[in-house]
Amino acid sequence: MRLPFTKMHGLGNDFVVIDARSRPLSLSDAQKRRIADRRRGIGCDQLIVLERSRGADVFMRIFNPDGSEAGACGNATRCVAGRLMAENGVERIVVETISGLLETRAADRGDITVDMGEARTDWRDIPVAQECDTLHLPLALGSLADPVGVNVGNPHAVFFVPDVTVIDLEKAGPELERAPLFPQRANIEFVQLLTPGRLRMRVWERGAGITQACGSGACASLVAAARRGMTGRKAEVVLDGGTLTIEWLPNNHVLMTGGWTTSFQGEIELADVPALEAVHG
Ligand SMILES: N[C@H](CCC[C@H](N)C(=O)O)C(=O)O
Repeated sequence: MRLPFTKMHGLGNDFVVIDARSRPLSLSDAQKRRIADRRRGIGCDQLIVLERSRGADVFMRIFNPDGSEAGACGNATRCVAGRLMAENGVERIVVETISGLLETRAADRGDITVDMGEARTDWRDIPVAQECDTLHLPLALGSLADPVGVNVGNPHAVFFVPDVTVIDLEKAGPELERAPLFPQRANIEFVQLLTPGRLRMRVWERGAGITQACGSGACASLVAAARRGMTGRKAEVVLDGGTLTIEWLPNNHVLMTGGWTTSFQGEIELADVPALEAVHG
């Protein structure tokens, strides 16, 4: 069965988007991994499957290249919202994920603003395996230590460092992602304060590794920096792939604003992977 898809990205964080709103689809983990595989498949940081939603304009499922399902993907949310706004001729879209409803709206210069929901900082909500002060998580790997834990629909550990460009992400990322402290693993951000209004961030994503940008990670980084008194509640976060504007509102919601891009359309043939079972709804 040939399956149409759209390739999209947000600041270089790229996605294969499959629209299953008219025909429910169930993919095996092997098929998800194959689609995301940059050598044997299409290649992407996350596989996004669009489904019908009863309470929103669309249900967005998020899968990492290792097949794990995630509760948030800020960059993909902008891409999906931008696409549906263009399809429907509207400037507001509500996107449902397994973590809840996300309100989005058109911003200046074709950008999209997403309300990523509340920043959760209780140890149970990150989650971490033991009761602790999430402003100073008990975790260290060499000179990397004392991260801040934040959940914005998915788990993040934010390390503040003097220079993000000297961090060996390939070496530190996997061990920190899978530290016993994180029962659901964690996305790992390394943040350098450029000015009180500007953060530089690099990321090792849970289930994906190094990506050019991480929208939820940028949100977690701003909340962490504000909680540490390093910035105000609004700042630019400079990622490898571009810059996002993040604002942590007094109601504890986090707004993320940035661009989105449609790269190309295509079709997937997964003949050599266990059959694609199309579940007729
Ligand atoms: N790897 C993440 C999901 C993708 C997040 C990222 N691409 C974003 O833009 O927020 C996780 O397992 O929670």
